[in-house]
Amino acid sequence: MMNTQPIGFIDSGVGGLTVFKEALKQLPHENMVFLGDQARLPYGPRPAEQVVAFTWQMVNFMMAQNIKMLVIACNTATAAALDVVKAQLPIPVVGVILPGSRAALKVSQNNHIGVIATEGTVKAGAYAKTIHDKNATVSVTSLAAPKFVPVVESNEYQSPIAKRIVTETLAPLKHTDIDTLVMGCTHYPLLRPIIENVMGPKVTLIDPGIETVSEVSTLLDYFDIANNDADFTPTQRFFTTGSPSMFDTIGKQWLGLNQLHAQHVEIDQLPTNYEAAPLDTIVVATQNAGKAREFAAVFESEGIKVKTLRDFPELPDVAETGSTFEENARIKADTYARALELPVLADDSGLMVDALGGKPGVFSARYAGAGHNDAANNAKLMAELGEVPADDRTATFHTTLVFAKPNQPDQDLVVEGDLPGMIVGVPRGNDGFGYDPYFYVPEQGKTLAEMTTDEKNAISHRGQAIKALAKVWRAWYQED
Ligand SMILES: O=P(O)(O)OP(=O)(O)OP(=O)(O)OC[C@H]1O[C@@H](n2cnc3c(O)ncnc32)[C@H](O)[C@@H]1O
Ligand SMILES: [Mg+2]
Repeated sequence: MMNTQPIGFIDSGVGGLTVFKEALKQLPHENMVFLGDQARLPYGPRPAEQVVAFTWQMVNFMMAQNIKMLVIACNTATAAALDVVKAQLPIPVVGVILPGSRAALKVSQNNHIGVIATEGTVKAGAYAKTIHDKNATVSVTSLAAPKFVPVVESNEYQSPIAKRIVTETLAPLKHTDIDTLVMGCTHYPLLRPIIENVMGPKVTLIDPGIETVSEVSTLLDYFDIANNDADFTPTQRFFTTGSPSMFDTIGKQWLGLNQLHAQHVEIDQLPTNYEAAPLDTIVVATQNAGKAREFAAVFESEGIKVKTLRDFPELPDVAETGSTFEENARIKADTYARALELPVLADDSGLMVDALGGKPGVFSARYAGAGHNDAANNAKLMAELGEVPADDRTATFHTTLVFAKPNQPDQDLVVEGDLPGMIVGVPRGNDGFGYDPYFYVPEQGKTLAEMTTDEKNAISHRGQAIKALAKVWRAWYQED
């Protein structure tokens, strides 16, 4: 069989070359393409959702190279994205975590395995889970080594600095009785001599890359897509989203090649044929727990997880400086979509009371001024309405939703919803949030705070806006 389609390797940077090197050895007749996302490295500290989005961009690039198999030569990306990528690609996809776990289980004598990896991989518990799936009695000690990737990428991996960082980082493992240590990040094998030195001869190091390539080899045979022409001289092509010169230096050194010329690619300008769609998580740009519950009730019934700004504590607050609901929702959605590089849905909403000339409007959250909260806002509302008779206390709750894609602010999707009602003088009910206890809906004979979340969502301004959104967002999400 002669199949000259290349095998694709993707990584956050040069680390994946440790897997690639093994592939050169085990698969000497295969064409291969490598892509390192050096412009956005390291992946380790990033939220998993973002790693998934970046991985999809690399996957799309690789699919455009007509690859026959994809190797996710990055542990962080494997932990975050292997399952979703596998589920949607028409070709075999191999990650590094399962092979690495298998190798460690084979080697360990005392059933105590250590794992060093990035923060993302450790946080996902990826190795511990995979190892325990195979053997629940093994104990696994995981340690994040966030400083290793930068040391490798800056080509300092043989320097005294590297020695110091490795010694310091691994100190906690020296007090354990692990007999096996998984290098759970493809960058780490470049530090192997130092790691070996620090851990001593009683600890066997596992390089998941070796086992990963064995799996690739098995799958090539299984699917009958290997290139078995022994006379064939294959080519290797290298791409980076960062600077090719740094890539070339490390690449030549590590792979032992005289010639290596990586090409630069602008990853977020590439077409996306294999989108992350169907989207399974939405980030709602809100700090408001009441809003979050209402969004969750609607989207989770469709099988879509809702995350909020509370899941991303590292993000700064944005000031709602707009003078309309739409402006404010756009500010929130666009800013966070840019920061997270994920699709983000923002809600700006408020109460407009006719007798108050439409106030508090866009100032609903901050109506009572500095240090505002629901109670203070409601007290101010009562004070402002003063003697206004019950019949004249008509009001409208309004919501504008803006859905934003990263880096495409001109494509924002905007929908709205309104709910008319009356402001009562005495609060009723304990559910909902904000002005709900004072907002009476005549048709239901209840205030919003007397309704369950489902009852409120069925009629509310936000519920209506979400219904309008539900009809159009999937199509919007899939267009480029
Ligand atoms: O900006 P985020 O973080 O989303 O949260 P927020 O509470 O500041 O939200 P807005 O800027 O949109 O302000 C909306 C305010 O209007 C009020 N509000 C909006 N929707 C409401 C609802 O369904 N029930 C009661 N009050 C509501 C409530 O006081 C909110 O704080
Ligand atoms: Mg706000």
